[in-house]
Amino acid sequence: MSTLQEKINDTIVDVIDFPKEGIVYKDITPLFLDATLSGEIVDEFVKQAKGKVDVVCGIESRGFLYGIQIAQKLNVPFVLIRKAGKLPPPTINESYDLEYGQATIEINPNYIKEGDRVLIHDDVLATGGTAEACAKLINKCGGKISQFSFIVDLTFLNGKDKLTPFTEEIISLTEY
Ligand SMILES: O=P(O)(O)OC[C@H]1O[C@H](OP(=O)(O)OP(=O)(O)O)[C@H](O)[C@@H]1O
Ligand SMILES: Nc1ncnc2[nH]cnc12
Repeated sequence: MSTLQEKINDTIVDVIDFPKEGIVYKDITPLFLDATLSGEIVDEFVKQAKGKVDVVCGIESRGFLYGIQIAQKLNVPFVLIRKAGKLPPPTINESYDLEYGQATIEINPNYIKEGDRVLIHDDVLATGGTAEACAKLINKCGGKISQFSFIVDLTFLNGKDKLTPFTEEIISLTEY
């Protein structure tokens, strides 16, 4: 019997030089072709978050896919963190660098309540710039980060170093 990590590793596809030369892009979309495996992934995230979160925030776009399922199984609200210009007002924003570029993300600050324990969920942790910017947004709204969860951690980029100031709870189901 393969472990969950082995099944994920066997399913994710490496795409060389995408979206830029020198990047090995981890294509997670084949995970969604396997309904059983996707169910196991969501269940594992839910198990690790149970009792610890009041709100799940998913990061556009790949963080939405399992993020909303995790929130529904935890029976807590799901909040979308989107790239600039996509959410209607009111919004607050943060800019950041990522492995292959620069971006700005936004949230509706009314969706996070003072003292909310927030799970920030995304597919890939690379440099950590995206997740760090989300954590700053949540803090600005009065929420605290109770956990980060990712399918993949590209450990050679040391993204975790940017996230440990927010919480020690940084979950990833596989690492490269
Ligand atoms: O740790 P970092 O270096 O910040 O990189 C990680 C981010 O990069 C990818 O998103 P991308 O901006 O490519 O958007 P997408 O999910 O819409 O494809 C990924 O989904 C993470 O959000
Ligand atoms: N190498 C990578 N593969 C997939 N998503 C990413 N996001 C940032 N770096 C990535």
